[in-house]
Amino acid sequence: MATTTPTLNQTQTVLRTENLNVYYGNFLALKNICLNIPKNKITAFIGPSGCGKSTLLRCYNRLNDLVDSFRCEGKVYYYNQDLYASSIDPVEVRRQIGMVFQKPNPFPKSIYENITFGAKINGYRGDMDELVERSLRQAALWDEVKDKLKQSGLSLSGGQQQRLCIARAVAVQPQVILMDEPCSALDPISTIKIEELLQELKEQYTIVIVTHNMQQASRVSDMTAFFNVEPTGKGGRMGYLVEHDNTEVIFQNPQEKSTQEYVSGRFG
Ligand SMILES: Nc1ncnc2c1ncn2[C@@H]1O[C@H](COP(=O)(O)OP(=O)(O)OP(=O)(O)O)[C@@H](O)[C@H]1O
Repeated sequence: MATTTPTLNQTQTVLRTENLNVYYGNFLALKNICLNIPKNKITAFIGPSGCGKSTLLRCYNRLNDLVDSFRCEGKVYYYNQDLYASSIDPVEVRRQIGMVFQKPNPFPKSIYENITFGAKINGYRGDMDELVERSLRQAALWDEVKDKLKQSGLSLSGGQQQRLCIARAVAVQPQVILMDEPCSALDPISTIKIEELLQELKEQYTIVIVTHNMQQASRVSDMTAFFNVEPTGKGGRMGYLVEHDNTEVIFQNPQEKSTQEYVSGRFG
């Protein structure tokens, strides 16, 4: 997939879904999602359990392809490229659109190798030591690990492991970082560190974060998308986008009553 070097201003759209329906088998998990993700901003996905936040996140880097029953209708664009076109290589999509998961999942390799692994696969020809240092600095981890790069990534604390995973994600120089509840397994201090880190990362990357933590969404994100879920009548439950706006609007003056109730903790 060709890299489109963005030349427009800060409000350029990086990811765009148009009338996206997502199914697992016959089950409609997400209905008619139309959503733009702006460049160099943090967009938070919030909503009750099962409304499809993770499903949508995984559509952006084609991770759902690994689920046999997955099928989608409508379009997902990355810049102007149709991400589900037959010419698109999902592996290249995942290089440009990286992901950090709920549970820190470093490879059972050294800290150094965790960073160089993806770069080697991609045939990176630059200086590996420099890449390791730059990536660990970007993830605010360098000072804590610079003297033990040969130690296993698994020897680090949970918060450090998650920052290692962020360093591993940025090492392959993606455009977008998707984060699926990246702090839910972390203590409050590690959580604050990651939140501070996000503010630095958005200078270079576009970030989409799923979070159940309303304070976190309001603290870290520029834009917020609120999703809800409703019964389909056939015993199923369908997720849909209720509204998407500046985070301040969603938290202080949303258009929809259900958004107001959710962000104020009255349901969900
Ligand atoms: N691999 C799968 N196979 C079948 N159904 C799935 C699969 N993954 C998710 N689902 C279903 O799709 C719906 C949306 O799930 P998803 O995990 O995207 O929601 P979510 O909003 O992220 O939930 P949570 O906040 O609990 O993580 C749910 O009903 C879920 O059971």
